[in-house]
Order: sequence, then structure tokens, then C-alpha cells
Amino acid sequence: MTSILAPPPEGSGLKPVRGQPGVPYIGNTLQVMRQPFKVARRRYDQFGPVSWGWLLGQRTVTVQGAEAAEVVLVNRDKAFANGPAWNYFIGPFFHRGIMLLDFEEHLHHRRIMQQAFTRDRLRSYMAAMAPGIKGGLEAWEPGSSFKVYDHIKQLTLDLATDVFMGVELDRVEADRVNGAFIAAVRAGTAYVRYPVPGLRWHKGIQARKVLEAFFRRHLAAKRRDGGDDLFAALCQAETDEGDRFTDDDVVNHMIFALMAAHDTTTITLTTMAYYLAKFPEWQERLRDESLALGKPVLQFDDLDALPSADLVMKEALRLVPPVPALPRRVVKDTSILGHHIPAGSLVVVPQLTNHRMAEWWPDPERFDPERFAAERREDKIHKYAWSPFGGGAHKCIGLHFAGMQVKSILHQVLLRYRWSVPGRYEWPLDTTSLPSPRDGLPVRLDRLEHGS
Ligand code: HEM
Repeated sequence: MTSILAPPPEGSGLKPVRGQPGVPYIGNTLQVMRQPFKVARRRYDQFGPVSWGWLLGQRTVTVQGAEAAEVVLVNRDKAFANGPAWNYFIGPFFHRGIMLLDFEEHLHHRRIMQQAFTRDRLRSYMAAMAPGIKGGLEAWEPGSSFKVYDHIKQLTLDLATDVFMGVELDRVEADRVNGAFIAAVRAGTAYVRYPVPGLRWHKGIQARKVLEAFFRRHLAAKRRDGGDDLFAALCQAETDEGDRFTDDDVVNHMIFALMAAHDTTTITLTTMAYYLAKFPEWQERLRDESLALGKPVLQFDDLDALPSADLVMKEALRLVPPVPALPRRVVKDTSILGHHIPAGSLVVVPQLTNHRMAEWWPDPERFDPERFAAERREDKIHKYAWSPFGGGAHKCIGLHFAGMQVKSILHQVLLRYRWSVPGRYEWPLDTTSLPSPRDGLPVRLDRLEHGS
């Protein structure tokens, strides 16, 4: 049954937000998670770019298309807040991470954090990750059922220990920290959102304690000795005005940054691997570019030398944006494209489905990296048509880091291995949490002669 979210104030000239909210609290949460594309299409056809429904226990306004996404992400009248939206999902495990801060306070932290992502810093992070990539890839065992997702996840996690923490860990401690980190991330998708011992939420809270203790233990030495890692960079970051992070800030930002960087890069590389297996001509094209570079390890100044990898990465991020939806809490009455949005509502920008809207992308389901080539630039149709890194004040601070890491890994993989899937294989993409292949993406992996 169609109903409106709230009547617009008299004389405002605004329209109400309509929708088919479904059963209170439950709504069509399951359908949205399992068949996001179908549900989004139906809603758009019926109600246009702004509609509402119950989602995960919340009255949720979904904004579809680039124009509505821009209004929310640019957030001109500061009506949309991150903290009270994200806290609901990940607050207990990632509280006071920068993405969960808002407005003046967020800006203050962002200015300091920016110092950890300068060109010079990126250059040294990239150099620091090369040996870890080499070692990680050498240990891969070719075969007919090599699970790409699982291996990439392990590799990016191990790299995080080098590049993010820069702390020498024995295997036992590395496993303990990595385990805690995985538990904290998984807790965000717990069904039982209450600390019942043995269940995900509880494990997440325990894990948060392990991570806090770990970073606190190493903090004094990091502040004193510095280093080329993100941990040291956050300890040393200072704005021109002399603002620095407190010890608590460093701990909170480290735990958050690990999370923000890890799954996103893993998903991007896995999606690229999937399409490069389905479209071997693209895999060969990328391999030829990597071979033409004539270097076993990609360096900072080579980042622009792999144009086809750029195209494929963009198309992978369009088809499977690792952060599939961006939630915001409405902190004062506002409007989106002439619709009245009352304070208290949750607003969601669904990147996953927005990126496949036929209104913005020709033949949206098709893997077609050339759509980003200079002669076509289909993304130019609107600044927010392609926005896997978000936009506005919270736009991903690690986007260059991500490009660097993805290309560094991909370059070495292309030189060492060839991979394929059976002709009719379609991956079972799980969209109930961050997107990932339910089967781990099994491929046939072969080692190449020239790649050692
Ligand atoms: C392909 C990989 C990545 C994707 C698709 C991605 C995507 C995003 C998105 C969509 C946001 C905005 C969230 C929002 O507006 O609510 C974001 C924020 C953020 N990302 Fe990334 N990210 C990636 C990699 C990274 C990496 C590698 C790092 C760190 C090295 C990182 C650190 C952050 C941080 C700190 C924020 C919060 C920024 C703020 O609130 O000011 N991300 N990311």
C-alpha cells in the first residue's frame, strides 16, 4: 500500500515522499538485500528518485540517480549527518573513526589526517608494500580451484600489517590482531545486535578491546621513532596551525582506517579478477601493458603507465562499488529534489544500484571499460553518476592509496599468473552485506614462465 513519509509543511510547496513501506520495522529489507537491482528499478519506476520504506528497522528514504545523490553527499545545508547513521551499523566497533564524525569536528580531524595522505607519504607507502606483495604472491599455489577472494583478502590483511602498522609482529600476535580485526568488521553485519556471548556482536566488542590495547601498547614508541607507515604518519600529522591527534584519536583512526582500506580494496581486486577471467582479451591487454613496462615491481612514477588497468578498475568500481550504500541521518527538516524530508529519517544513497541505472549508463549491465576512455567518458554525464568513493566532505581520503595498492598487486599478479573461469560461469554475488562472491571466486590459476 502506498503511503507518505510525512506531510510537507503547509505553504512550503514541497511534495511528500511516497513509498510502499511494508510491515513496520521489517519492510522489504530481505528483498532489498537479496534482489537490490529489481527492487530499485521497481521503486524508481513507481515513485521516481526519492521514495521511502522500512529498512533494517528504520524509516528509510532511498535516493536514486546522480542528482539526488549529489544533494545528499554535497550536503549544502548540513542536514545530513554521518555519525548517527553509521553508528547504528558499526558504532560499537569503529566509534570516533573519522567517517563517524560530523561537521566542524570532522573537518578538524580531516585536516590533520590529510597530512598522512600527501604525495610523499603515498610514495613511501607504495615502496613499503612491494616486498609484501612479492612474498604473498610467491606463496600462491596454482590449481583448478584457486579462491581469488580468500587469497586477496589474506594478502591485503598482511599488507596492512606492514604498511599501516609498521610493527614487527610474530605470527601469533599477527594472527591475534588480524583475527580481532576480522571479528570487528564482521560484527557490523550481525543479525543479533546485542552482546550475547559467542555471537558476532559480542565478539566484535571483545575484538575492539584487543585492537585498542594493541595500538596503545605501540603508541609511545611510534610517536618517538616515527616511520614510513600510516600509524607513524597519524602520530606525526600536524596542520599548519599546529593541530595534532591525541592518543585516543590515533587509536580510533587506525582501527577505522584498517577497516576502510581492507575490504574495499579486496572487493575491487576480486571484481577486477572476475571480469578479467570472463573477458580474457582484457586480461591479455592488461598483461601486455604490464610487460611493456619492463619492471617486476610497479613504482610510484609508473602509476599513469597502465591506462587499461585504470579503465578496468573504474568499470569494476561501477559494477560493484565496495561500499554499496551510504547512509545519513537527517538532523533537521530539509528537502531533496522538492520532496519534504523530516528530521530523524535515515537517508540512503544506494551506489550499487545507482551505478546500473539505464537513465545514466548505456547498456549498464555490460562490462565495458572503454566507456571510461577519453573518447567516450560516459561518467561525464553527471559528477555523481560514478561515485564509488562517495563525495562531499566525507569523500574517501584513501582513494589514491586504493588505486596505488590495486595497481601494485594487479601488476605483479599479471606478470606471474594467468587465470580463467569456465565459459558459462557467473559469480554468485552476495549483496546482503559488503558485496562479495559467495563461492570465493574459484578460478583456474596457472603460473607464467616469465613471471618469477
Ligand atoms: C577501492 C577502495 C575504496 C573504496 C571504494 C572506498 C570507498 C569509500 C567511500 C564510499 C567513503 C565515503 C563514506 C561516506 O561518505 O559515508 C570512504 C571514506 C573513507 N575511506 Fe575509503 N574507500 C576505498 C579505499 C580506502 C583506503 C585504501 C583507505 C585508507 C588507506 C580509505 C580510507 C577512508 C577513510 C578514512 C574514509 C572516511 C573519510 C571521511 O569521513 O572524511 N578508503 N571510502
